[in-house]
Amino acid sequence: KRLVVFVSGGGSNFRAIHDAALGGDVNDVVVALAVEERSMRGVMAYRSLCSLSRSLLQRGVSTDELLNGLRELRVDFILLAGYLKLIPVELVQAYPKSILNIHPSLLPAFGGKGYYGLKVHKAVIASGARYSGPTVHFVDEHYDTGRTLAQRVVPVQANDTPEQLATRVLHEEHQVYVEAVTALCEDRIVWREDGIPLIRSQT
Ligand SMILES: N[C@@H]1O[C@H](COP(=O)(O)O)[C@@H](O)[C@H]1O
Repeated sequence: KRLVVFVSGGGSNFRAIHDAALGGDVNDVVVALAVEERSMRGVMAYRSLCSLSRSLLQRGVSTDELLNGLRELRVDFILLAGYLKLIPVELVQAYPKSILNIHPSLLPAFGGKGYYGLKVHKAVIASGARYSGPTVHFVDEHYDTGRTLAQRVVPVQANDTPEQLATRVLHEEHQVYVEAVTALCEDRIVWREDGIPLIRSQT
């Protein structure tokens, strides 16, 4: 399988997926990295890791150019990892049931436009919620509304700061995203009649 990871932030989820692929947890997977220009901070360091990194996301790239770039790379699945831009509907239609995103809350709670980074954890703590955690979901043409594929629960501690909660959630993100990507690459996702995707266990 050929994966491309879209990144805008620090890139730790990309690193977790890349290392899992490298470590053989996921069989015959090629991981390409598409970096959004603004993310000079963290992920650029990883660029050298990927023979296939392309400037797919450079400023002003058109949806057609992006689609052509993905076709050239013969991409099977697109993984959003801290990617902040809305995915064009043409891309969603070109890659049905093939685009995943990870969000740092138990969707549908604390998701949608404006809910990203520490803002999510601040809102969780301010709401008094006792549990939070990451959600891996399929991507549709809206922010954070696609079908949920996998979640992990992280208790919210009484005196948690947003940073402390973010750190514990990020740790679980790496686990659950690799688990979901592995299932996707091994064709272990089954779609219930009502459209809910389920991960079939490894036999
Ligand atoms: N969408 C959110 O953006 C953050 C990206 O972190 P990283 O993978 O760049 O470290 C993660 O918390 C992810 O859930």
